[in-house]
Parts: sequence; structure tokens; C-alpha cells
Amino acid sequence: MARTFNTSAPDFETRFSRFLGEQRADGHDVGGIVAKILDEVEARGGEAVARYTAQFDELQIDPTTLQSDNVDLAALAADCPADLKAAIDFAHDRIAAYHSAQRPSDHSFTDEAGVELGWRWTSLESVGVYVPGGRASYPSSVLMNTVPAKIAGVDRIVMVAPAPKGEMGPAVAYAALRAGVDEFYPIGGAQAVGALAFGAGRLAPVDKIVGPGNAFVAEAKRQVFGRVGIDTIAGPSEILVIADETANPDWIAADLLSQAEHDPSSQSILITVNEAVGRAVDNAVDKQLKTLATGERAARSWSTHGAIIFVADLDQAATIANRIAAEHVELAVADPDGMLPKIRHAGAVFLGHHTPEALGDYVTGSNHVLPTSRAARFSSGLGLYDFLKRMSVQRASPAGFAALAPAALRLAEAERLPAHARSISIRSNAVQDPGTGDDG
Ligand SMILES: NC(=O)c1ccc[n+]([C@@H]2O[C@H](COP(=O)([O-])OP(=O)(O)OC[C@H]3O[C@@H](n4cnc5c(N)ncnc54)[C@H](O)[C@@H]3O)[C@@H](O)[C@H]2O)c1
Ligand SMILES: N[C@H](CO)Cc1c[nH]c[nH+]1
Ligand SMILES: [Zn+2]
Repeated sequence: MARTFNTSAPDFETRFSRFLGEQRADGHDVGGIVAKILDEVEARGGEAVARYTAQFDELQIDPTTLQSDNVDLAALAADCPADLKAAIDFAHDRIAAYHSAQRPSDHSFTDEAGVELGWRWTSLESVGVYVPGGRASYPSSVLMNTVPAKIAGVDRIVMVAPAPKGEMGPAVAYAALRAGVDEFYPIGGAQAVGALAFGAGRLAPVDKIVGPGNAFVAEAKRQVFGRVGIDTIAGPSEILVIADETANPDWIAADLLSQAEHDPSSQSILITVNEAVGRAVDNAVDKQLKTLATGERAARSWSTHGAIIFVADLDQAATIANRIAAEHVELAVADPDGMLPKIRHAGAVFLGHHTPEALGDYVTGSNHVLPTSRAARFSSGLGLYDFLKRMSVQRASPAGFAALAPAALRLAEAERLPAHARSISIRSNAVQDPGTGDDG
């Protein structure tokens, strides 16, 4: 049974604000644990990574190569069944098509002062892609991380994924080879994020770390940010469904559980204008939980972090959804297009009754690495842009320089930066006297 809220209750605002502020760390001091692991990895490199890999994943790896004799990508991939390879190829091509369409253009223009301005997009040199692997195996995350990096033109793509007790799905291995990963290390958690950020053994540091993971992985990415780039905080999965009387309660229950089953720290929320739908979904969740192999962690997620919120109308539903800023928002309503403009903060939106979030997890082509923990208020999901940077470019002609110089000079004086002022004035003299060799 999840918690219920009703916006018409007098204590709604107090209870809802408290709910919004809750951490989903389930009793762990995640920040402290991760800081210690990162310190150790920075100080001791491969030795620390090997030690934590033995402790958390029960896998022995070589502290120099960070490899294990038990995990061989090519051998594993050979065991991937043909129909699963075909599904991975299908997803790969759809993800490639979607992300190819995201490529931005370089741009330049000359303004009325005679100054040429613009920007150029260039790709990152090296990225680390985190593929989760603690509780489940994620070939789909291999593709979501790697395909856009490849399309962007990243030179070196380093994949890490934990292989608990040396076990790794053949599909993960096949997806890695299919997508074109350059290096692979069977490591996970904060120690893998540290190895990517600081370097460890033969693993040279990367420029940016992307990809989803549990609370430890998400926190480790947050702590190394600045030393390296990161995409966003893509932690334990979340789903928020807005449903009206046209929604099918069994379908909504299945969608809520599809994210609850990822992790006990996941969060599933139903917002509904219809009391009967709310009650029917709650019952359907209880019934479906009993049939799931992942029912235990899904039940923990639903009872600890889940919620059903009863609202007066769809406008109120949108306001509340925007405050939550969930990773995934499904609009299971009669007019999803009418509702879409009201949704401002969400990692990804799924329209109508036949677009379950799980379709986007695998094969619509859009990226499933998405902001969680309300980070959708200020960031977007993984995309081609994450593997590109925008460089500004400018050129002033002698006339353009003359038009801009007086204001620049005045600002340099106001900031009391005489070398800046001289860098302008030394040229102002040259522009007035072309004989001094200014070449524009
Ligand atoms: N937001 C997204 O885009 C997105 C996408 C896919 C998956 N996910 C999330 O990824 C996560 C996958 O989690 P997972 O656990 O299966 O795999 P994971 O690879 O993220 O985490 C496994 C690692 O966690 C570390 N760990 C576990 N318990 C620890 C402890 N007590 N102290 C220190 N480190 C510890 C271990 O090093 C282990 O290797 C789920 O939360 C899922 O919801 C999110
Ligand atoms: N729902 C996850 C993102 O939160 C992605 C995923 C991968 N496999 C299944 N689901
Ligand atoms: Zn999922």
C-alpha cells in the first residue's frame, strides 16, 4: 500500500512538502561511504578498485589491468541468442536514428558593427560510460550510453559495468561490441566512477562520465563533477502517471511496477482526478506484486516511496507533477496533447494509453538515461549534446574593432585592469595609423 495524498485535505501542503524533500537512501550514509571510496581510489588507484570490487561484487580483478579472467566480452557475446541479438540490433538502429537527428549545426553571422560571430560544435575526446549491473543486467543502457557517443565522434569510449561473482549477461557483452566500446572494465559502483575520474591501473582518466546507476553511483558522479564532466544525476528510477477516467487501472499498475522493480529506492507515483481509478490501481498493484519475480524490491519501493495523489482537475495534476519533476511522466488521459504543454519539468513524457514507459526504456529510440531526484528541474536526459561542446568563435575587422574598442576600453578601466586596457588601446593606435602593420 502506497501513501495517499488529497490536495483538498488541510494538511496536504505540509505532508506533500515533506514527501518532496525525502531522500531515498534507505538508511545508508551514501555521501560519506562514497567520499571514502573515492579518496581511496584517488590515493591507491588499481589496488583500491580491486579491493572494493572484491568486497562489493565478489570478483577478483588484477589491480593493474583491472580485468578478470572470468569476464571476456567476446566469449560472452558469442553466447547471446540470435533473437536477442536481433532485438539489440533493432534498438541500436532506432537509438542511432533518434540521436543522429539531434546533431546541431555550426553557425556564424556578421553583425552591423562588422564583427563576425558564431559557434562550432566539437566532440569530447574520451568518455566513461557507466552500465549498471548490481541487481539487473542492462544491455539497453549500453546502447543508450554508447550509441550517441559514437555518433558524436568521441575518440575513446570506456565502458564499466559490475559483474557480480564474475557473472555478466551475454547481451551486455554483445551490445558493447555492437555499439563499438573501445575499452571495457568489469567494475562498478563508486570505485568504478573514481577509476574513470582519477585513473587507476592501466585505465587512463576520461573527460566525462555518463550513465545511470544506483544511489552510490549517482552520488559518486556528483562528487567527481568538476574534475570531470557528468551528464546528470541519473539515479534510482522514477515514474509518475497522470490518469483520468479513461485509464486502464491494470495497465497503470503495471507501468508503476515497471519502475519500482528496478530498486527499493525507486519511486512510482500516480496522480489522478478519479477516485475509482486511484483505488483500482492500488488494488491492481497489490495483485500484480504477487506475480513478479522482482516483487520483493518492487513492494519495498511502492510501500516506502510510492504515492497516490488525488487532485481536483488536470491543471492541478500538472502543477504537482512539475513540482515533483519526475524522471518519466506518463499522460494516461483522454487528451494527452492538450496536457503536454502544461508539463514543464520531466525527464521524458509518454503520451496516451499505448506508450508505456517501458517502450522508451528499450526501443522508441529516445534516451532512457534521464534525470532523477528532481534534477529534471534543471537538466535533461542524455543526448548527442552530452558528447559535444560548443566553442564560440569571433573575428573583428579593423572597422569592427574600431566600433567596439571604446566601450571595451571604458569597461577595462572601470574594472581597473590596465593590461586589458592596453591590449585594446595598443591596437586602437594601430587602427588609426594603418602604417603600423595591423592585418585585421
Ligand atoms: N535514471 C536512469 O536513467 C536509470 C536508467 C537505468 C537504470 N537506473 C537505475 O540504475 C540502478 C541500477 O542499480 P544496481 O544496484 O542494479 O546496479 P549499479 O551498477 O548501479 O550498482 C551496483 C554497485 O553498487 C555498489 N554498491 C552496492 N551496495 C553498496 C554499498 N552498501 N556501499 C557501497 N557501494 C555499494 C557496488 O559497488 C555495486 O557494484 C537502479 O537504481 C535503476 O533504477 C537508472
Ligand atoms: N527505466 C530505466 C531508466 O530509469 C531504464 C531501463 C533499462 N532497462 C529497463 N529500464
Ligand atoms: Zn526501466
